[in-house]
Amino acid sequence: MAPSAVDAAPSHPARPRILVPEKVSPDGLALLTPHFDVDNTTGLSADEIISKIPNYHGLIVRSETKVTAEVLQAGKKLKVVARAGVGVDNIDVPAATAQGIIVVNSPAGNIVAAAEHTVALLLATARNVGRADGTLKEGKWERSKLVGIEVGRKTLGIIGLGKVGLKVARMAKGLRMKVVAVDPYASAEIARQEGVELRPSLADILPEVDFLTIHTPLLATTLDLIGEEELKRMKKTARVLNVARGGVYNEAALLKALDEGWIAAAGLDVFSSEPPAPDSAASKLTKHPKVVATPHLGASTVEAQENVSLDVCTQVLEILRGGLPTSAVNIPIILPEEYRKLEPSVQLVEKMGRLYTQHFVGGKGGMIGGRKFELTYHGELAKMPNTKPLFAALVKGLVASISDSHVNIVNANLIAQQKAISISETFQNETKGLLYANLVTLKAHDNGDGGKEGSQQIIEGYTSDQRAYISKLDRFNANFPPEGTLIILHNYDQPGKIGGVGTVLGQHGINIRFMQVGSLDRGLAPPQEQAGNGKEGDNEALMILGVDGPLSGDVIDGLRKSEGVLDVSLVRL
Ligand SMILES: NC(=O)c1ccc[n+]([C@@H]2O[C@H](COP(=O)([O-])OP(=O)(O)OC[C@H]3O[C@@H](n4cnc5c(N)ncnc54)[C@H](O)[C@@H]3O)[C@@H](O)[C@H]2O)c1
Ligand SMILES: O=C(O)[C@H](O)COP(=O)(O)O
Repeated sequence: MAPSAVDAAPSHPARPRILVPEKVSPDGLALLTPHFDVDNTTGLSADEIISKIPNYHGLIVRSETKVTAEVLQAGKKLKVVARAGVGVDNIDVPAATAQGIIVVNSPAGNIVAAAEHTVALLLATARNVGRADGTLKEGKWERSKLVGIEVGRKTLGIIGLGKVGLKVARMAKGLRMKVVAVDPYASAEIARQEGVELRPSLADILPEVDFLTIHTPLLATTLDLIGEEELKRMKKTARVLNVARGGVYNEAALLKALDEGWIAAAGLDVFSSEPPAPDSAASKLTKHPKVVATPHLGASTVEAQENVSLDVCTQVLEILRGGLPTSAVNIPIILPEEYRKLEPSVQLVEKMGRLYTQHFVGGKGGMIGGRKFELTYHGELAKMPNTKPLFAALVKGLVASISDSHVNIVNANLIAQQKAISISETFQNETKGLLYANLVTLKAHDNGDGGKEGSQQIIEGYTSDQRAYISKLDRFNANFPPEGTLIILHNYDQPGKIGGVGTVLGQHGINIRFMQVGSLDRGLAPPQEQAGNGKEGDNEALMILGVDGPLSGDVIDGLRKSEGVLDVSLVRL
């Protein structure tokens, strides 16, 4: 147990206490020491943290301390857990929420550091810096074995054009690289401004790139994003980089690709377990001659550590004085006093956002960034004095399946701006002729190119008896609860379709909870003006299936191949 630079001020019984069991920059801690007893003791074991924590009101950590449910339960006085960085994978956030403990982080304090570290690995893999240094230290002078390549005029592929990805793109342009990117949710306009070619899919860029770097969060959809199949499609001279999270490249596949010469080299900062378990694929990668590896140093710069420390310590100060933080991971979208009235509609709007992203965007080459969303509240809902929670719920729903941003009422606007999502709200008090008392319409459209009107999509929903329902999806009337796993099929309205779909699902052991056919809303504008996916006609229908069971890509592929099926989406709400 090593006492560190910022030792606890002399304990004062009335002063709240904060435990900092990792190395956190003193700049932020200095904001706290005038008000609280700050105990920056590093090197504590898990048991030692559990025995100490009952006396503390705040806990500040980086990625090494595991803030488990046990730690949180022992922390009877804990009000806040702060993560001096972005990822909260080491914190049991649901357990904190259940105990009313606020978890805060610093979503942007270390993005420059992470981007610069990516460029450091890019150049290190290009010029064999790690191996050259190692052999020289062994007393060898091996110039001819260590000839590198230049990066100028080479192509860098970026997967995930978010905060870090965009910074890497700018730096790579400065190195005179051509930059192509894949991010189905990024703003095409921002990419264009940065001189980045946004491509529709991974398959488009893999054979072309000389370097590949990933900057997505680790989500169910990005786990093993790059496996054997993808690595085999790359150039034998290609180099891959990971400063995001271990697991986005399948580590066993990467090891094989390097061993068998499918690609030339890798620069890795993050691993699926840290430190890598002995004999694991991650551990073999760190020792591999074609790999330059660093022990999760992406955020480890003096400047980034100052930023994240100031960021979270400001929030800890605010929370312990009874205020609201700016980057809470688990602050509710809805405050207790509004809960009863707004909660069902908040749930509805969040589900509408999730449905939008997964049905209209996921895997279809669409974009969220740059789109304009219009939320219209009808009837009773239009009379609510505060619709901020509904606005926040839409942002949360739109980004939930693509980002680990934690949206709440305080940061919703900022996150919408960062993702180039524009949302306007319209209030229609008129109740006459309204089928449902709490109806919400979500319209999404872009400006199109060349001055033409762009595409538009509609989702409409309502609440009844505290439950949410979707009443319109694109050009189709429907009435289904947005819950669980849904398969949505766009098909020709012909006899026999239902049987065909049932056969495919039956073959895969998928249980159908409910099934509904949505019919064309003939009151809407003619199909050619609705610009959905370009396949519109007036003999089409939408089939919505609520399903249970393991759903693999094969099931969706099987359905896509069924006769008369125009499109299929898998939506998890
Ligand atoms: N190594 C380090 O020390 C370090 C430091 C900072 C951040 N990080 C990590 O870097 C990653 C990126 O951070 P950020 O702040 O830029 O996040 P961000 O949320 O700003 O950006 C993530 C981007 O990934 C995109 N995306 C999501 N799913 C995708 C998919 N399937 N295909 C393509 N794009 C997809 C999103 O649309 C978004 O634009 C995170 O995993 C973060 O934890 C690591
Ligand atoms: O999530 C993060 O902020 C980065 O991965 C950095 O983690 P660290 O604070 O442990 O360096």
